[in-house]
Amino acid sequence: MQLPEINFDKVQEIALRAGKLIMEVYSLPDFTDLIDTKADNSPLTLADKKSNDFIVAGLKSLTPQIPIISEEEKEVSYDVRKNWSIFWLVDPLDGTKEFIKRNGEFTVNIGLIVNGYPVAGVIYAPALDEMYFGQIGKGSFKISNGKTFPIKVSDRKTALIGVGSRSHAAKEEEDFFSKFNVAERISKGSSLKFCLLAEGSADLYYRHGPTMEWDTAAGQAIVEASGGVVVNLDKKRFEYNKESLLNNSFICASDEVFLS
Ligand SMILES: Nc1ncnc2c1ncn2[C@@H]1O[C@H](COP(=O)(O)O)[C@@H](OP(=O)(O)O)[C@H]1O
Ligand SMILES: [Mg+2]
Repeated sequence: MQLPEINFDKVQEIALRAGKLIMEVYSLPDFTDLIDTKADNSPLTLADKKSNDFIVAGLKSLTPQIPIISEEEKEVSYDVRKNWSIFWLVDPLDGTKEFIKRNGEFTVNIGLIVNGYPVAGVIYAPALDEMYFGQIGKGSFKISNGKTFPIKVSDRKTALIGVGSRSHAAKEEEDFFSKFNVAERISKGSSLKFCLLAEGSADLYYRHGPTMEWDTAAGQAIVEASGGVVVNLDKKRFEYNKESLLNNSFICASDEVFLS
């Protein structure tokens, strides 16, 4: 399908403003004492909800014709969404464990899916004030300190840098990295792992075990638009709008030579 005209600057602005709402909660002085992940009024839930409501309202107003799937919205049944050729896929606060640990490694993810694959993605890390944007065929960009610059994956083929989850790491990650000439290992929360790949600060990212589609959509678009690949363990391009929104394990690499 032909991609409708979308003002992605406005999508970035929506992510930025949602991030500012998250930071209002994150900066509460008594934040650590208040954490109760079960209570509906916990800081975590509050930050999630504020971000979600702002993003959903913003996207509805920007592109009323494009439906939205968000972690914080009521799940849309597969019978309905299987017919969607285009939709927004949103994680209003990715990296909940990192938010609670207060290490700054959390993000707002907004991905655009067309015919089952990501075509554009915005990731904003509010505590770092860093924005990433990628659109397939148009490249990827980082906005930091008020400056926008193009990013691309690294062309390193030796002394590689491997990145994995900080809070959901698995032994299988190390088995995977041991097959390559990995000289350095980084652990990172949230979709920032994709951003490290896209900007050339890491070469390989392996996720063993489940994630949800909204965890990976925006990151995949940014990695692919910057020259990298995201595939399942059968080496097929990672797919979206599956009957279950649960993802299987995946490999993200700066170059497909690492898949053989
Ligand atoms: N058992 C599980 N099932 C589904 N998704 C899981 C999961 N364990 C972790 N995740 C996903 O992994 C994401 C975090 O990954 P990472 O640790 O690499 O940052 C979580 O995002 P949230 O933190 O937004 O909930 C969550 O969606
Ligand atoms: Mg998430």
